[in-house]
Amino acid sequence: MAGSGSSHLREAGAGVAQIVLRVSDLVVEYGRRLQRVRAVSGLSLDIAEGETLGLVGESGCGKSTTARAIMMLTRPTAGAIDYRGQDLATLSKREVRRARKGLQLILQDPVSSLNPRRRVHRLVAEAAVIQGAGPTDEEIAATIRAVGLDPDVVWDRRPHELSGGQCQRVAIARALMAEPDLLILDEPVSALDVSVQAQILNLLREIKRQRSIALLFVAHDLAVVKNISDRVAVMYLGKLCEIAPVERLFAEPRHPYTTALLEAVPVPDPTVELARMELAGDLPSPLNPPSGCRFRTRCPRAEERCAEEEPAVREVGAGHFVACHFPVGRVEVTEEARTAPAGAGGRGRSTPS
Ligand SMILES: Nc1ncnc2c1ncn2[C@@H]1O[C@H](COP(=O)(O)OP(=O)(O)OP(=O)(O)O)[C@@H](O)[C@H]1O
Repeated sequence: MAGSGSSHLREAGAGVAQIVLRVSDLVVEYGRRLQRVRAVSGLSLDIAEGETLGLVGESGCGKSTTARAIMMLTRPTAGAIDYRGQDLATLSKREVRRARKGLQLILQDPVSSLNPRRRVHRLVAEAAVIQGAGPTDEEIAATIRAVGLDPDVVWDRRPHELSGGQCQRVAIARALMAEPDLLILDEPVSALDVSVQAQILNLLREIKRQRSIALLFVAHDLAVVKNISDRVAVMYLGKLCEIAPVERLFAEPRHPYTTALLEAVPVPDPTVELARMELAGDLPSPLNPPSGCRFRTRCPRAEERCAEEEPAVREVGAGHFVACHFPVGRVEVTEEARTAPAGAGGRGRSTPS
């Protein structure tokens, strides 16, 4: 989809917040020869200081691979990961460890991401200690408090003595202790109950408000990133298909895949289950992706050109970029339209562009 993958990247100049992270033309492949999977295929994105970028797409589209590659836990096959002026992809393992000090990763499964033998105060101190700092008990307690836990209660507990939500708070405290300027959150609430999800999202919003930390928030559905993101990037089969400021993406999605994801935004009331429209078909194998536009095999708007030519990323509005030959026009997706029963005219209206 992305012909010129970097075309939507911003210039960090006067009046524009400093760019913390810039990923350019990232390619990540797994396996060898015939079994080679291109999990990420020319992805470019940037994140400014204090900004939250949501990264969404179905399972298998390459979100976790992108997160791991940014942390250099998976080596990119090609492309650059510029963090604070250094391309991490060109550094040795040792140099990476030093260079990525301000980067912290939070994973989906909070319980297994924490060492089960360690007690909370030690877990929280760990990331800072790895970086050579020696936090005091007061500093550790203050960070535990900042994530909504009572240090007097949890100080000596081990992960199995905590709930999933509490473990995720500990993981967040641990990351904060290292004073990051960019938190990479890979599906941080997917393993939690819905009510706990809301609490963790509120905590992240609070952290974002109080500290100037940028977030890359990876999730498989748009509903989760909606209230926390400043911009949202939508990925499909290893490529970026749309990126826009969050209000704009929800009010005026232009890529047919984004509109399909919006249709799948879950509604809290189970009685309106029928209003959902499943995305037709499965994600094609990244071993053998479709020619041209990768979404064309599931796209109701696909034409011959889509099989022949990969669409370039192009600007369709301020800060709004889309990789599609036939982007949808303005789609009015009101709350009412999204929650109306099927057949009640509640699908949202699309006008041709
Ligand atoms: N270690 C690996 N070896 C081989 N293939 C892999 C490996 N990790 C991921 N893949 C493949 O790369 C593609 C992208 O996977 P990735 O986990 O990055 O996607 P995702 O969007 O994060 O999905 P999920 O939400 O299910 O983790 C998938 O086809 C996956 O099967």
